[in-house]
Amino acid sequence: MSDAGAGRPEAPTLVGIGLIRRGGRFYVQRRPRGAVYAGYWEFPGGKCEPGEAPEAAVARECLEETGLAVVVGRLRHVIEHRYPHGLVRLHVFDCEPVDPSAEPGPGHEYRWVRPDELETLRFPEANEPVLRELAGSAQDEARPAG
Ligand SMILES: Nc1nc2c([nH]c(=O)n2[C@@H]2O[C@H](COP(=O)(O)OP(=O)(O)OP(=O)(O)O)[C@@H](O)[C@H]2O)c(=O)[nH]1
Repeated sequence: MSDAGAGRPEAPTLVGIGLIRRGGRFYVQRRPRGAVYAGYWEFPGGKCEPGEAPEAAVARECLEETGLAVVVGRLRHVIEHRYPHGLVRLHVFDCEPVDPSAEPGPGHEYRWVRPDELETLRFPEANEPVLRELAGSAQDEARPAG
């Protein structure tokens, strides 16, 4: 029997997302045709497998989707968001490529973008606080001290 409507809170789908940074730019890729939010830009990532920690999902998804092995760093955001397709909890981590000279594989259309360019691209709406913070920190870095 279904639990729908039984009053039990809906468990969010856990997602790990990687902000892969190289030389002041971030890796972004286009969501493939047929996927939810097809044509939107996104950071690499995906759903955690059962029992998998979000940082492990980030390392796995970055490698699967971009071909880049990454070191997963600081947890920058946890964002819970309801989409028409369900409730998600995004765990967004800073990441660095293990090999800074490695290029991503051919799986996706991708770009390396400056933080101030991020807000000009169309991302799924849950990404908004991440984009705002990255764009803001770029301005802080550009501003002279004092
Ligand atoms: N990868 C990724 N997913 C995001 C981002 N922002 C965001 O809201 N999401 C949401 O996180 C969820 C996980 O996305 P996904 O479809 O890439 O996960 P997956 O690769 O495991 O999917 P699959 O079931 O098609 O294999 C989706 O609901 C997606 O809309 C983002 O920047 N990157």
